[in-house]
Amino acid sequence: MAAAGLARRSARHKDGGRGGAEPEARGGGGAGGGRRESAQGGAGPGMKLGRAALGLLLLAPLGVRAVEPISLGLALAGVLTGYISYPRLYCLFAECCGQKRSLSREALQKDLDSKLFGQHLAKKVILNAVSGFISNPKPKKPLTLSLHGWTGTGKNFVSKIIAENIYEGGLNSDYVHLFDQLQLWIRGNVSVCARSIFIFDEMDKMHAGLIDAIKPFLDYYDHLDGVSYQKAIFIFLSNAGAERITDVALDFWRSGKQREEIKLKDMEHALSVSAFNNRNSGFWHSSLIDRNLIDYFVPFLPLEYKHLKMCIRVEMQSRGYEVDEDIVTRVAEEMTFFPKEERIFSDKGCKTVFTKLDYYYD
Ligand SMILES: Nc1ncnc2c1ncn2[C@@H]1O[C@H](COP(=O)(O)OP(=O)(O)OP(=O)(O)O)[C@@H](O)[C@H]1O
Repeated sequence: MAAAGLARRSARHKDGGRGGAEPEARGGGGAGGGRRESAQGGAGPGMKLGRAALGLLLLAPLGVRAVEPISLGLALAGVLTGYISYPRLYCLFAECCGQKRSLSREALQKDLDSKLFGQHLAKKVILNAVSGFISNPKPKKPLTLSLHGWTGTGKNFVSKIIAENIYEGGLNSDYVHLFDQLQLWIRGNVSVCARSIFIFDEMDKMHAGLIDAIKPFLDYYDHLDGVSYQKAIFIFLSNAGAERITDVALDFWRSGKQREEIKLKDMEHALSVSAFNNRNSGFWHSSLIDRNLIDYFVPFLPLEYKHLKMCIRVEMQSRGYEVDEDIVTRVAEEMTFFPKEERIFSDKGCKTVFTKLDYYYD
């Protein structure tokens, strides 16, 4: 069920990250933590000069009289030195590790509120987890999110939203990686960029041995062979626990309660170790859970008819069409719902509504 686009990206990073040919601003390769820091954060003197000089140059055309030729010459030199010697200026024009340096909680919230439908629990956990983690300059371990739920309910989609809020390029960023393979590759990428994001799709189908192999990276170690993983973000996607999450949502529906009344604690059992033990989910073999290496288990609720309609409207608009409610209803009604008698939840979430829409716009 991996999104094809995501899967494609992973192949580009088999080589264990980018090597020394990268501009220094990208982290420069190797494990040089100091260099990486300077590329992301603290403004060195070169930078200050460069920025100030740039300011002068920008003011000049507006008629600011204080700029005489010598200052202008100095300013120009400053800009050039700044550009050459300080990588951060480079980052104004190209993507750098940790770009969008301070993730905006408000922007993330706005994206989640406007784009992710029917997932009030996931929204809340993800917003707090991601913004809290990014604003912590010295996390003790990487952030590990485990997203669970029915197909088509937004697990890949939310990973994309997270990536876009941390990196301009979103999933296409050089610092966002979909699971491919494995230890050396993770090490290579984290060496290049401490704030790397790794997305492991279909975790439930992954061999237990592979999961164990990544365990050390998720732990509370300062360094492993000279590389620190504490700023990285690991996101695991799986359908494990989906039936139980659905049962809870169904119970709420049957007892006439609003879906938004479901609390995280109602999902505790659905996301407990025992729930994963029943199925060959891959998770239970591993000691990830035993060792408390997963920070958050995030439930994704099955989507209802009204959420499908929301997805269809968004898709129509993104294709440049006026929203036609008649077509919206017809596409939504073509989808299949469960349980058979009540027909509440979409079998495929929002996943196939887009291809169904093609039929009406050929
Ligand atoms: N809750 C949602 N809100 C808005 N759009 C959604 C939602 N869920 C799914 N979609 C839309 O459907 C598409 C497919 O969903 P997505 O790939 O995120 O599902 P998934 O939960 O990862 O499924 P799977 O378990 O099959 O991998 C998304 O790209 C998005 O456009």
